[in-house]
Amino acid sequence: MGTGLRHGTAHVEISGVGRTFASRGRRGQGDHVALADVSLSIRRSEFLVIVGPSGCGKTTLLRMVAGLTKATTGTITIGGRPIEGPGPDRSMVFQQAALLPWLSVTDNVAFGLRMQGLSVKERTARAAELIELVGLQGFDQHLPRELSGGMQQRVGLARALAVDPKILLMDEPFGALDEITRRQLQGELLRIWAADQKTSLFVTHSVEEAVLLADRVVIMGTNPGRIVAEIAVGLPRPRTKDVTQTAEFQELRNEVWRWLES
Ligand SMILES: Nc1ncnc2c1ncn2[C@@H]1O[C@H](COP(=O)(O)OP(=O)(O)OP(=O)(O)O)[C@@H](O)[C@H]1O
Repeated sequence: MGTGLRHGTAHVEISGVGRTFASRGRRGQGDHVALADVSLSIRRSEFLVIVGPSGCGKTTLLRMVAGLTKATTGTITIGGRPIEGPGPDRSMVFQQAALLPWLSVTDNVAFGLRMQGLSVKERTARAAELIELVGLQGFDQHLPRELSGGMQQRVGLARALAVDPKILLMDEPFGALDEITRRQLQGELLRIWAADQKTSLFVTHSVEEAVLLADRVVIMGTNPGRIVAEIAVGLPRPRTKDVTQTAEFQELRNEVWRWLES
């Protein structure tokens, strides 16, 4: 890319991670174990999707990889280095895009680039590249409130990708969108991911979405939050939404459901 940002990807190693939350003085209840002994290796360029019931600790795990929450036990390393907090090697996309309302699309996308020492010209050029990548050309000077929810999520994705992170963390990024927009954005994400294959950790409640996007689906359970199964998704890449019509896709989807309902 023109700006010279090229950070590549990295693997993530989660070893024996647990997270306990203090029970805020509720009488008769001990500390709450949100996650217990979670171990997971995410390969370089792997697209890993976590599914599981509400409260099984998906967001907590993602926030720990982001460096926003500390593990109570265990370790997480990125490219072999322990996490010490948030860093430019990781970008996160949230369910709500959380854009800065007073900034244009361009300035929202370019926001994280200030820290990287790029000139205004380079930042604007990089933002324009990303705006095009997510299909928002022509909207660069719009404010977030002038965009639909789907468009705002596109901006959130562009902002996350702009800094060229090694790891992309996505916490139900399409969870608040209507079904049609959601399907559209799933297709877009497949296309965008294929371009430089960032190591990705994606959380969703949707089994279809999980199988469509993943190289591997990790299924979590509750009480305590833990991994109950892993399913390799060998569907061919580059992948499009058409794959959902295949018998192989249906079989994988049924397998994930069997684990979720067992
Ligand atoms: N800051 C916190 N303080 C206390 N408890 C917390 C905190 N964050 C999470 N928890 C608890 O940890 C458990 C896991 O929460 P988490 O949000 O990670 O689950 P989740 O699988 O992402 O849920 P959902 O699918 O509903 O978003 C829940 O029981 C939650 O109440």
